[in-house]
Amino acid sequence: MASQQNCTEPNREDLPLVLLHYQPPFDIHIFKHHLRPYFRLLDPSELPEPTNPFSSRAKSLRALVSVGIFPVTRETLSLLPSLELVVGSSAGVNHIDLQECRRRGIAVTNTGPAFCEDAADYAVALLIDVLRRLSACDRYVRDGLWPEKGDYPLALKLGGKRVGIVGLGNIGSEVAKRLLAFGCSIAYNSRRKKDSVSFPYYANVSDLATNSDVLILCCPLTDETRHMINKDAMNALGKEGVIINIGRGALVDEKELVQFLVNGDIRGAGLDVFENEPHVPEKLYALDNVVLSPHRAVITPESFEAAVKLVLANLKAFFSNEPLLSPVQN
Ligand SMILES: O=CC(=O)O
Repeated sequence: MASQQNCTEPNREDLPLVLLHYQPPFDIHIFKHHLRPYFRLLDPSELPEPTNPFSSRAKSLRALVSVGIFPVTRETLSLLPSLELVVGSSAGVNHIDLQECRRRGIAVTNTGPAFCEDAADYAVALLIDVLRRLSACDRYVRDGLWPEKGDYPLALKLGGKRVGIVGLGNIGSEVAKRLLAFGCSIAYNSRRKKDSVSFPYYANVSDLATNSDVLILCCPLTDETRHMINKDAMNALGKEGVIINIGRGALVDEKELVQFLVNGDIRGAGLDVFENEPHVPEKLYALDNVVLSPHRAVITPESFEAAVKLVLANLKAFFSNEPLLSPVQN
């Protein structure tokens, strides 16, 4: 019986070798659980060499899984001369040196498709919270202010708002779908105009802001998009404008944003991401027109499981010479 099983089970030495790149103590057991049947996993934290954890097998390694957002730097990549694929486990891949990957012809994948529905739900939740003041109302009741101060001031309606989506990829498209159902109108900014949608397109984000009540940031952080929401864009959005950020903190010039919010030069913001996480500008704590969230937009247990399966599917496709499922246009 035992020898029969040995005949059908693959010899582990024949399985492709895959490097898991992450920062301990990040818990990667779910990745190991899903990938181990198909790959030999190289986990640097289990290797004895302290200086160059990849050294012995690095020369032949063709694929790396970037778990979490631990940086995949040029230095890391330089230790892996045969690398052809970096599989990201997150939607955003700004922690990976994309320029170096492009230069070396290394393909990169992300898990945007697995996370897009949860991220879009969260963007809508933040927007409703900012407009209708849900969290502020909650604080009002808990702090016992209702009997003392009377009715809470009326807040704003979602339906009818002109929403400008910055980045109409997997996540932005799901946001658009949801907000159309709420009766909002949609316009967008992205690297290129998309033939597949009829929403108004603005090549310049300040022009989008001028024509929007709300900006929702869903685009990747790159050299081009860093601080794209600057003073000009916020002035263009105007005093009644709202910013929702579920992308990356550095899409916005955070210092300027804080000033605009403190001075009442925009109406409010819903922020899941910050420039220097987990640190949040303290001035924001005192503002009732801001909803703060600790970078939780994309993840639910369900989407996390889907993301791990997408990581596996990308690896399997690569080692079978089939098209990658979620390549990043790099
Ligand atoms: O922010 C989370 C992600 O990029 O997956």
